Amino acid sequence: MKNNKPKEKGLFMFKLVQNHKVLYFISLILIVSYSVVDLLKSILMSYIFDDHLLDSISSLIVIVLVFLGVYLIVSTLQQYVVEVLKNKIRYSLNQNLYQSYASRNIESFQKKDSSEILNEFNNEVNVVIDNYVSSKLNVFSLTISLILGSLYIANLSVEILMFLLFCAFITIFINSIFKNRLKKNQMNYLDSMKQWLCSIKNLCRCFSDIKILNLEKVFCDGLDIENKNIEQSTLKNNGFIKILTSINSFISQAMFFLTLLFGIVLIHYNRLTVGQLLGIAQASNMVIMPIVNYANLRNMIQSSKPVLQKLLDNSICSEENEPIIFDEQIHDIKIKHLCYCYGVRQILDLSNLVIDQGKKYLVIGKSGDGKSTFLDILTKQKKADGIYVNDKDLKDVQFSTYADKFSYVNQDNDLLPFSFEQNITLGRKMSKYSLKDLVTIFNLESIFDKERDNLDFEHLNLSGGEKQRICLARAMYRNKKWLFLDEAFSAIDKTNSDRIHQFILSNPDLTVLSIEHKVTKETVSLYDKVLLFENKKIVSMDVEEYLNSSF
Ligand SMILES: Nc1ncnc2c1ncn2[C@@H]1O[C@H](COP(=O)(O)OP(=O)(O)OP(=O)(O)O)[C@@H](O)[C@H]1O
Repeated sequence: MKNNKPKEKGLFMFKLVQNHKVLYFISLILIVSYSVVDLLKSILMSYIFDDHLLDSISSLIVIVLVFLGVYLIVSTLQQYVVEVLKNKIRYSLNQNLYQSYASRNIESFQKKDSSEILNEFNNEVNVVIDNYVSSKLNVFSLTISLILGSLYIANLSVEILMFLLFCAFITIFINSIFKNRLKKNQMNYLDSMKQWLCSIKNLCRCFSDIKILNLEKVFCDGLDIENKNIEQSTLKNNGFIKILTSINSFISQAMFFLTLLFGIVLIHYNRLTVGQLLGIAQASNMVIMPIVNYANLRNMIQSSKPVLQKLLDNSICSEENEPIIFDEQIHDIKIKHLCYCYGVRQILDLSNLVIDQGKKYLVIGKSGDGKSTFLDILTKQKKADGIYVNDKDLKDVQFSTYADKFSYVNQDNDLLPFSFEQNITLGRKMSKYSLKDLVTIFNLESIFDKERDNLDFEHLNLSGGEKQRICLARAMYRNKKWLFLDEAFSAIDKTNSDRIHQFILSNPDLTVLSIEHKVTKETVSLYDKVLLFENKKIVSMDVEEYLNSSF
């Protein structure tokens, strides 16, 4: 069953701070306090001039010093707490993202391009913090300033307040015209960044082929085009925001001077005192700045919303509904009817095949016949209908508990970013096999002696065969009853391969399904059954039958 949860929209800020409610609340209180202190400055100004405090310099100095002290404390606290909040949100966003990725099934994860994931962690989270969270908090702070400033000015001169609000309306209107353009520019910028990262990833992945095939210029030309796209889209995005910002700040300057002129006219008609005009001029910043900045901040918020929506969508766990916890050993796997397609191309069309516990199956067939796909389906890395494990529909079986009952090794298994020892034991102390024995059987002594405690083990240039032997040793150390091998011997020399085959296949409790291409008569004879892939079907035969017909 697909998780058809509808996309949640809106209330983004609430979702972002839901794990940090207390800190968010404290930040809001400090923001309000800061605005109150700012308003005190206007009141102080008008008080100083109208109540002739200028005559008493000592009280003036005391009042100003007290004010500055309070201002310093509140403003520092506010800045610091808001910064802490932003960092907590960044941490939670990253945490939600990687936890949601880790909970995905293998198939859905593989569909995602790694550069897209890197881009999410690197650029998109920053866009959300810098453009969305900061702007939202600023909007709140400016709203409080606007309310307090407006109340103060309304108390002294309703006309000036009306004038300021009228200018505000015009500014917001001008900015809202460009709303969609801003969203589009932001998405274009992120797209071009994603493509560039993707090309750099390809450059790293194919570097030796690029050098050998003399393709450096082709790749650099491609990167140049993408680099140019980034340059242009960044300029379009940031440049456009900067132009709007500067128009808005021009409007704010004009409003300040118009307010002063308006106030002087009112003084002329005895409707205002000088002190009150100074108070209004000071407080007008509390009205003008929010209005102008509100337009700028709204631009930033609008432009970052699509990114935030995408990040939140990706943070929603997309795990399938798998109700059956699989806490028993695998007795058998029945393929009742398996029909598997990639797009419109059918790869497998099998029926009535049973894989029994304890038997050893050699899986062979022409390249591209679907053997790996078959193993991926049995190990639930790919989803398909018609497979039953202990008569339970494999589709409904929980992946993690099922995966705990088998080991799987493929030819491309890379080493984990752990030390040599941990790569085999995965930190488990107990196993049927001792680490020392496995090191001997899998001929890993030279690596073991040299690199036992090296935590940068993954960076060693081990050969393909050495890596495969370590992965096979890990599979045996895990001591599971079922072992799925997908060309797990492909890079191992004959002597090592024969010895390891002998060791694995002589274990009577172990069920083995092993895909192999180059296999000798001696090795084949260690198996019980051969599963031969032909024309989307599997022919199952006894090993003697296969040996008689093929060797
Ligand atoms: N994710 C995919 N999307 C589309 N086609 C795929 C995908 N994975 C594999 N195929 C195709 O399905 C076919 C079967 O692939 P599969 O890897 O299962 O074959 P195989 O028998 O294991 O081959 P080989 O012996 O060469 O490893 C191949 O033609 C392959 O190109």
